[in-house]
Amino acid sequence: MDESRPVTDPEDGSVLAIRTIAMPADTNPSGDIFGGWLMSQMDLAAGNVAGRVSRGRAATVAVEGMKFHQPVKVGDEVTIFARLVSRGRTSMRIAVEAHARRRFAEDAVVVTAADFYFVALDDHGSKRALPEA
Ligand SMILES: CC(=O)SCCNC(=O)CCNC(=O)[C@H](O)C(C)(C)COP(=O)(O)OP(=O)(O)OC[C@H]1O[C@@H](n2cnc3c(N)ncnc32)[C@H](O)[C@@H]1OP(=O)(O)O
Repeated sequence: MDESRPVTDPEDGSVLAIRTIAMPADTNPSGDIFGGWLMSQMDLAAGNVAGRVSRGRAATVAVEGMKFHQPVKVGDEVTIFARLVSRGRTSMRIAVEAHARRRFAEDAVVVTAADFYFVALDDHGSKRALPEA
């Protein structure tokens, strides 16, 4: 049996980097999911792509255009897609989208999107050139 499965969508090059359930521990005192929790999931997802593209250590250098279109609720199934948009000498621009499927629904909605910029780092934390694609 062939155990290997492609992880990158051949249509748009995106990766389903994270799928998780929003839990009560991720809420603020009002019972709503923290934007910061969702941002950290998106950062992790972008970091997943950055690690693969840079084939090593990489760090977030900037986030652009973060917009929260819809709230995330406790029990939502949150799926984070990340896609390499462009690469510079040391940096990568990675588009990230967070989708939420409500607990008892079938369809998911886009809740948040942003562009994350990562820089490839060497062992000393200094920027390094990206390897050849
Ligand atoms: C505080 C935290 O813990 S945040 C989370 C983790 N992130 C970090 O710790 C990163 C902290 N930052 C750093 O260590 C440094 O800023 C570094 C190593 C990432 C970059 O070092 P610098 O010498 O400032 O890099 P420099 O200004 O030359 O930019 C490096 C690349 O990033 C790109 N870049 C820098 N700032 C931005 C920005 N605001 N938006 C988009 N790209 C940017 C540059 O265009 C350049 O790309 P290129 O090499 O592909 O042309």
